[in-house]
Amino acid sequence: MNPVVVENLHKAFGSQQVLQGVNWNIAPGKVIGLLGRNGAGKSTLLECLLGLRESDAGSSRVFGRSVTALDEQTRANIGYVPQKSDLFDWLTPVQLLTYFKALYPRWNQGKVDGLMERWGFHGEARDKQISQLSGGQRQRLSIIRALAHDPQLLVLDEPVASLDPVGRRDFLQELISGVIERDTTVIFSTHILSDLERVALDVAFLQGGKIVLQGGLDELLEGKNLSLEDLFVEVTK
Ligand SMILES: Nc1ncnc2c1ncn2[C@@H]1O[C@H](COP(=O)(O)OP(=O)(O)OP(=O)(O)O)[C@@H](O)[C@H]1O
Repeated sequence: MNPVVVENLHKAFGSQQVLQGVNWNIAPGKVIGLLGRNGAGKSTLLECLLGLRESDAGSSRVFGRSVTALDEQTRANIGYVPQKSDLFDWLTPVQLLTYFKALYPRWNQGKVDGLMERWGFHGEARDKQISQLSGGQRQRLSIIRALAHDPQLLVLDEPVASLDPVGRRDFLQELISGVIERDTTVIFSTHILSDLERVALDVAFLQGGKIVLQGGLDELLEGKNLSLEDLFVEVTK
């Protein structure tokens, strides 16, 4: 069963048609980079796909279940990192993770401890109020939270946007060794094409409210003498 099946998804904000019939079928274990210009609708698509935002028409199914009626078990199989972190500002990182641990039937405390240690939450940042953390620290915490329950589907909306180069490298390393190797299906939007080329084998382009092109990076670029950046410019004209 495909973990994500999106059919004819539409979403408008007022008179602005953002999603105009998105069809997107994602096979298990795929690692897909979602590309598109600013404002193309990537965040809107990821939110509608997960049922976090109501769509106007069409459907999205995750692990065979309509996202309008996800059960707890299916929810527990999804990890999501939003573009703007939605953490509880008044808690500390440790309190936040303790709170989420209680909500999930499966929780990989070893992974959480390792990431906290390696990603800079071993010193004072551990017990600081989240509202006082930097943007990059909040993003790291948001990623740790999303990985902690070993989800089978991981959806990341520009996860590295506010990370420094070391943070980006650490994140990509974790994605490659800790996530992709477990056959997790990963969808992530990014504007950093070099990062995408390091981890994603597949890309999908959102343009004009539809997925206009998708496929393996190698096959899309093969024989064209184009870089991914050239392809991006061409497809999103
Ligand atoms: N809540 C909202 N109300 C009104 N318009 C919205 C809302 N959310 C998004 N939009 C509009 O929908 C369009 C798509 O926005 P979205 O954030 O999905 O794009 P994106 O591809 O993720 O962009 P970026 O690459 O800049 O993050 C934009 O024109 C945006 O202004």
